[in-house]
Amino acid sequence: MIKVLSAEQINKWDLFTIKNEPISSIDLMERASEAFVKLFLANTKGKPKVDIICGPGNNGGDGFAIARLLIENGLKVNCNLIDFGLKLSEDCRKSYRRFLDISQVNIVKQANGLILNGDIIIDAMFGSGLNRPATGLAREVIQLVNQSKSKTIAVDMPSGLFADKVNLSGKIIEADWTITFQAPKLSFLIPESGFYVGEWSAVDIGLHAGFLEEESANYFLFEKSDIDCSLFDRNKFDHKGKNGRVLIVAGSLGKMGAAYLSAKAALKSGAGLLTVHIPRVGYVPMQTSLPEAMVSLDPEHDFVSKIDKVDEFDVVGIGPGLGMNPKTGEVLKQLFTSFNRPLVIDADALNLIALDKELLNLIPRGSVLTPHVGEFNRLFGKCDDGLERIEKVKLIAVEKQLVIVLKGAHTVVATPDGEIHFNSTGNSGMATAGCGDVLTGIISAFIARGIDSSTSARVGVCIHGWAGDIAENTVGKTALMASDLLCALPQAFCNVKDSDFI
Ligand SMILES: NC(=O)C1=CN([C@@H]2O[C@H](COP(=O)(O)OP(=O)(O)OC[C@H]3O[C@@H](n4cnc5c(N)ncnc54)[C@H](OP(=O)(O)O)[C@@H]3O)[C@@H](O)[C@H]2O)[C@@H](O)CC1
Ligand SMILES: Nc1ncnc2c1ncn2[C@@H]1O[C@H](COP(=O)(O)OP(=O)(O)O)[C@@H](O)[C@H]1O
Ligand SMILES: [K+]
Repeated sequence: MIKVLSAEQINKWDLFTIKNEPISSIDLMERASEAFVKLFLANTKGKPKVDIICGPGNNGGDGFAIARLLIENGLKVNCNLIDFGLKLSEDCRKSYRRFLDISQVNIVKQANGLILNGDIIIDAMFGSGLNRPATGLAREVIQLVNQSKSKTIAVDMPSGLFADKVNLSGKIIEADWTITFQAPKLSFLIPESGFYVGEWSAVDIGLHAGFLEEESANYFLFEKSDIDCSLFDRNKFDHKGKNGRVLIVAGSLGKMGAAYLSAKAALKSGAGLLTVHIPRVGYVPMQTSLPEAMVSLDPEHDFVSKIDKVDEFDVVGIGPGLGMNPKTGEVLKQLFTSFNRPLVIDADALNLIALDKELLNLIPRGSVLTPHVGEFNRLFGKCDDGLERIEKVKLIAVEKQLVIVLKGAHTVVATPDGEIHFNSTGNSGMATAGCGDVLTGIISAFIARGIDSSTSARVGVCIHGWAGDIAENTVGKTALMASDLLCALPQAFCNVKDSDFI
């Protein structure tokens, strides 16, 4: 699990490493730059001509070191130093002098002095030391870079972006790729600010591990390697009754596919027994498309209106394709008051709660809510930005003792003990109908198997995204559909088990 640190903490981590490794700050800069160049060259075809833009701080120092290393690797480099009239930091000055030993620098006092004539732009103007929005000359330079057709790669952070807050008032580099040092910054994980980062990769620059042991963090990044493989162990003498009994309540006229997707995902995620409660309209398609599922039929033809027996189930997953009939709202109330184990609540179940907020207080503790931002806003109101929304999610999870899964590119899982985990798997190919329904089934299956709700949510979200990444490798982002996630789930689970034996 990676701790997501603030800019101040990152700076302290650098200093801790310098003191305790020990290593000089200029050598640490060199190490960071080498790590950048290694990854850059591994992903670059041929010998592109590179434009580098350096600022006055240590980010600029990295830029000069990177420029020198690229020249040593046979690339043509044009190096710009943006002259804000500020003194160069000590290490930036040293790195600048080393660069002058092998080449020359274009000093830019006005934006029209900037030279961009290469294939790739490397942005080393500002990093984690940005302390005010980029205006004036910085703004104009950023504007020219953003207008350029060249691919832009940011060193540590896109210039103009703050590391740990959402302040988009200045101009910000729109990077295609950000190679960041050691760990992602908070702003990378939030939609509005993450937009500027493009794809990101974190390179290990050997910052001292001892620092992290002592340092607390408000946020974590959950990775595939954080999945405990033993969660999926089966006992030789297991029978289906031992692997969890799931009830999925889903579907309405025209939305039966959602019920199918979540039910099948639950079975593919190891549920021992699965019952799906659906309106009559879905009986034949469900029985034919998913013979492994037992069907509980609602008295109504088009929507869910009544559920009788729920005691036998370990979990109820409710919401996908459910529709908004008021009688379905009554079912929610009945379930919340009669079922005292966790529920997984998604989609229209959340929208129905938004219409009758009193229902929120009836949800059994330890239940998992899986809203996307639209559903979250309907339930809890709008926020000014993504960071404020995450703080709100955290408060609600603690206050109501619920697990809240705020879905998005880096899905946030907030747990009743106040922890926030960002997910690291998944891709934009998953921004297509039905992918959330699959997640409901996965998390429900895990809870039914006896895994606690918080772990089920974190691991479920990670496996779901992992399946998305496997599906992307097979069918690509454009063609990816929710059914492809179902096809990829077996591989994701096999990968978890395989990593156990390495
Ligand atoms: N520490 C280490 O050992 C290592 C650090 N590393 C690297 O250091 C980076 C952090 O370096 P940093 O702290 O020097 O800050 P940086 O991002 O270069 O910017 C500060 C400069 O910009 C200026 N400035 C700020 N905002 C501005 C604005 N809006 N408009 C105009 N100017 C503005 C600010 O001016 P001042 O506020 O002093 O007036 C100051 O001159 C980090 O991201 C990583 O790349 C790696 O080498 C690994 C080892
Ligand atoms: N850009 C993206 N990157 C990674 N994952 C994404 C992205 N867009 C959507 N997803 C994931 O796909 C799922 C979509 O769920 P949801 O919005 O509820 O869709 P639906 O209701 O159609 O099933 C969520 O788990 C979300 O995290
Ligand atoms: K930068």
